[in-house]
Amino acid sequence: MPQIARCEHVNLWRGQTRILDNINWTVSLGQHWVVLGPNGAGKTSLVDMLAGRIYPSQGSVRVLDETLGRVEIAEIRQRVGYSSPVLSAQIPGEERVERAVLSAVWGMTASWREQYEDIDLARANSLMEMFEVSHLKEREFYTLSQGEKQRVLVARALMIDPEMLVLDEPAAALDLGGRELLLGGLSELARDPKSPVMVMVTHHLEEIPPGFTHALAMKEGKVFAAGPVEMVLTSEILSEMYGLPLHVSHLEGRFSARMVS
Ligand SMILES: Nc1ncnc2c1ncn2[C@@H]1O[C@H](COP(=O)(O)OP(=O)(O)OP(=O)(O)O)[C@@H](O)[C@H]1O
Repeated sequence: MPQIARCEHVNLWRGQTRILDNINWTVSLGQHWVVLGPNGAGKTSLVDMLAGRIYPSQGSVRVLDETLGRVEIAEIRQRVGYSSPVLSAQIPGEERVERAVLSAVWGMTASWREQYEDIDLARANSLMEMFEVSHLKEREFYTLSQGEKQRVLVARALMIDPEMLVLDEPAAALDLGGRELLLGGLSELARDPKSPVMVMVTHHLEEIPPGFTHALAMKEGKVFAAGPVEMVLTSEILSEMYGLPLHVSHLEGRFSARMVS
């Protein structure tokens, strides 16, 4: 299976603190990964590397046959769709939703008199439809609810027709309806063999879209477990990782977890 991303002996230091500790991880074509683990485990730092946002301090990160540090970062960013809370904050509040989606074509968070082709407009519209935000396209971004913003950001991340899609906590702070709408769109993508490989950070098993194939569990900057979802998202592994007696259920493609006494 062709490799889409590969981390080898990756360490990340910030000052005296080791944030990522000897990470080895391979993402292959046809896989969709969920990344989970306790707060501060290093999930965002790791996926930010895949999206070409930060570099490792040591080790090698290969993304789409390029090695971080040996390629123009813009080249990676043109091929990897990315959505995160940080990116959400960078979209100017007064930007209209349709323009916010379109601006990804130019690798910018704000539009500036740039022209778009009909093909870009058509793609933006079909993605907004897929994530059920078409009716909001004339609205200013700041007027959207959190759930609407998250769905716009995922549509935006897909605008560049990426080869890999990196989503950092796309379902955070969503209500039940917003979460289910988002998961519906992501699950549709996961089932489509033409879709990009997806890597999604989440805290909640309930937020894993059906169709995600693999899980990376992280703790204290290290890989705690990695592999097919049904091998990693088990009561035993998650109880050990979180230090709590957890019971994990898997029903009709959806996972959930609860504490048992
Ligand atoms: N620039 C930085 N300087 C110092 N420490 C940092 C920096 N960036 C991240 N950290 C620390 O690195 C650790 C990992 O952060 P990261 O955001 O990658 O974790 P996470 O698993 O995504 O956490 P969360 O689940 O809380 O979002 C945290 O302890 C964080 O405080």
